[in-house]
Amino acid sequence: MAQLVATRSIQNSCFSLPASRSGGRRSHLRELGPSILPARLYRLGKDRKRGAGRSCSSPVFAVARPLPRSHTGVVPVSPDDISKEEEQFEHLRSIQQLGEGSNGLWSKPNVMRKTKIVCTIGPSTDTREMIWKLADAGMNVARMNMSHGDHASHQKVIDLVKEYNAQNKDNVIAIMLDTKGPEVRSGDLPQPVTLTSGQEFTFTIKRGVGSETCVSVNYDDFVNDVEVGDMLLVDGGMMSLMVKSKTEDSVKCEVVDGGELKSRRHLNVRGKSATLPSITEKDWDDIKFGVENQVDYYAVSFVKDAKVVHELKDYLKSCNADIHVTVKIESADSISNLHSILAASDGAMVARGDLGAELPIEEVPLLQEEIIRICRSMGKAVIVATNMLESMIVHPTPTRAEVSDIAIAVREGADAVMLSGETAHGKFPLKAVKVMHTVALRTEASMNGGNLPFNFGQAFKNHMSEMFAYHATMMSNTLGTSIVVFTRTGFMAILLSHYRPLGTVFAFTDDERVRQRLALYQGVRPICMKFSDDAEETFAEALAYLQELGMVKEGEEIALLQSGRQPIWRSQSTHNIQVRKV
Ligand SMILES: Nc1ncnc2c1ncn2[C@@H]1O[C@H](COP(=O)(O)OP(=O)(O)O)[C@@H](O)[C@H]1O
Ligand SMILES: C=C(OP(=O)(O)O)C(=O)O
Repeated sequence: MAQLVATRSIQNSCFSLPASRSGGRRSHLRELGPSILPARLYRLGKDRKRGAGRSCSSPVFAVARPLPRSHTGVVPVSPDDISKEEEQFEHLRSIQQLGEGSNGLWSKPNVMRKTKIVCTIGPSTDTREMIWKLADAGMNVARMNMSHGDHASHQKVIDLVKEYNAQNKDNVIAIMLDTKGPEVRSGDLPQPVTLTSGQEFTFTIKRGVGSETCVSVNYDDFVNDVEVGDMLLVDGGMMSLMVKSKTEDSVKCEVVDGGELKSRRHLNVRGKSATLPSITEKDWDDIKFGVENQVDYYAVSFVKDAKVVHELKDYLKSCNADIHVTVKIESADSISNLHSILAASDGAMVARGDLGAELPIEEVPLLQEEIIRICRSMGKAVIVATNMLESMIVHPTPTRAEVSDIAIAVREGADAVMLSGETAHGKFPLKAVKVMHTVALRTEASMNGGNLPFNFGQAFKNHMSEMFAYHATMMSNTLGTSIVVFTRTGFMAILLSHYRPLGTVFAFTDDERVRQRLALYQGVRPICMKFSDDAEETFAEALAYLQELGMVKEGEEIALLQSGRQPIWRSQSTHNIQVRKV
């Protein structure tokens, strides 16, 4: 299993928080200000307005184990370097011992990659063999982009992932259905057209046009939405054209940055969102398909306000569907409503492709950091998406900039990083996943627990469950233990993930759907197990299972937590944190 690779040391005390957190961080959005973002986009300020322990429960004393000094390793970026798990194990061990001098206090076995990997499934990966191989390489979530393929092809992928999950009790893949949304795309072309700077090119709302000088657009209001002087971005900004004139049905442009225009490419207008509803008729059809197939997540494209999230959630409630709603932040209009959109959702995706086309590209890293920060402070899952290993669509190794990009997303505290074309239609899908896995793991090994939300321990201090998640995290960080949590709804595991404990969160649930959903959350290792009526019996079974899989060793301490909105073994206790020796 690719996720299980390393011994790690917990270096630095979790109490040495970065100054930025204690002082309350400044918002990048505020720094951007109206001079950078168009005034109509910059209204953020306005929107802000039981089973008690028996014999084996024992107090635990932390034992400081000095780490031996070791050689410094070379960071592998080529997947060829990481073919053998054993090599990785050795490699990570050496990495984690770097800099142990003053701060390395406790070591802990069997730490897994915490940041999850979302893979878009497409022609390169939609077979049984490839789904299995992707899962072995480290895929945690399979994403289906409803802009491509049809229900039959997506059905096949869903069935394969479910088959994988049914066969693999020690690994699980969540299923994410990404809606097409009101995206504007150019039409089909018989062959790619080369656009050269300075040349004239026309977009028309007439159907079926595809020539050297003119192509159809799939959006009838396109001509009304654009104005002379607007900048059109094609294919996520790969090409750009300036609007020169308009007729009733066409928009005449001058190519600014040329390139190769292929069929059905994204079209964005810099600074503007299309005046279309976020959920189109096709999307509702796809959403129903998701309900019928019990997918775990929707990724809703081009969300502009919270209303649409409430609308979808009401619909899901009406059909008794337990599917989480992740909003894609990619629309210029969404920025001014960010807080209310995120508050209404279960999570967000920083969809950097369209985001960097609708807004100036230099805003993307700032918005990424800000969206991650807000999601973390609200306890929402957050995914960083698009172009993460773009060059690996055609090359077997990544650029150094791409490696840095993954590392930054991990350090910023994303729950997951996403692969799009790399796994959907790329030449090296497995290598791309392996690179992402290795880079995330290496980056996590360098993080000392300082990556906590600015309101750590403050946001929910009045709620019993949040208090328990907070204190379980502090306790397990201090003692250097993993956490075992028992959860029927997944709520407690999600809360714990939000506090980003240093050790793995082993989330035991008796619900297969919950197991699947939890696969997205940072640091959570979901496991499905029948709960016995007797809490003590269930604890023993859970610890035996972890021991059998080599996740914990005999003699190791582990934090046990039971609490949450749907209590388990309420007759025996209420909220409970224990530390036990396995
Ligand atoms: N289900 C699919 N069937 C065919 N091609 C796909 C599928 N999913 C993704 N792709 C291909 O992979 C590319 C990258 O995926 P993604 O980033 O999700 O799409 P896009 O950027 O077009 O919305 C797509 O442009 C498309 O060429
Ligand atoms: C993830 C994105 O959306 P899609 O791939 O669906 O266009 C994006 O725009 O970055």
